Amino acid sequence: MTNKPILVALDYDNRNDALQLIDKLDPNMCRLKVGKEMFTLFGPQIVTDIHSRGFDLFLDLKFHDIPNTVAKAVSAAAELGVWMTNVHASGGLAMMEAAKRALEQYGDKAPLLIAVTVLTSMSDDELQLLGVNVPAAEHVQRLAALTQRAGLDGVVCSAQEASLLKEKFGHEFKLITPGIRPIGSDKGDQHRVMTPPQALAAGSDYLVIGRPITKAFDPLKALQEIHQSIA
Ligand SMILES: O=C(O)c1cc(=O)[nH]c(=O)n1[C@@H]1O[C@H](COP(=O)(O)O)[C@@H](O)[C@H]1O
Repeated sequence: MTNKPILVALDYDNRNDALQLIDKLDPNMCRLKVGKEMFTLFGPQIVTDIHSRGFDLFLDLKFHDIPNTVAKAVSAAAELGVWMTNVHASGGLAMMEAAKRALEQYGDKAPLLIAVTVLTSMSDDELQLLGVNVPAAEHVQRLAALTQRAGLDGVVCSAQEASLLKEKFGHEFKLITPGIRPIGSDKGDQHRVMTPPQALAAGSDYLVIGRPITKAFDPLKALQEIHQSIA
């Protein structure tokens, strides 16, 4: 199993609330994920705040633009010293290759670079509206193949797709899966969920878990329980 597979998704609009939660968590048991909302509100300082508390950070900004712009954005993320960052695979092969090339100068200090395939919020019907006339699972495979061809480290996908993708793309190609719910926790707006042990057994390398930890009465206890369930 991957070392420290739990990525706690921080979705906060208040910096103090976010830092209070972070201070309750243990960097030996998890890594943290910051996305567009927090990065837009609090800027690179939040990255420094998190690093100074000893956590690895997944900077989840899902870049999607022309190759030159994305390459520069990914370099800027590397300059911040983040552990992982990402782009949208739908940005295309040239964009992903440019992003990968931009990280070469950082050697073994480069963040892991992954691509989002099809968001877990997208249905087959919504994909059709975009002109994608194949089921989401098929489109995910197509985008994952493109991601691997561009030399990226892996993809964000639904845990439901993990076993198929692992089989097709091999052990080294990392699968990062949101939509994870421990038994008994509220699904919220996630539809197709899996428990942490199920997701790992299906081939997930990293589990993105937000509200089951951040909204728990005792976040550290929630984290410890998940940690124990997959030990
Ligand atoms: O890229 C993501 O992290 C992501 C992709 C996706 O397809 N679905 C998805 O839910 N996410 C993120 O995963 C996290 C899930 O949080 P919870 O539903 O609270 O566990 C949120 O930060 C979402 O933005």
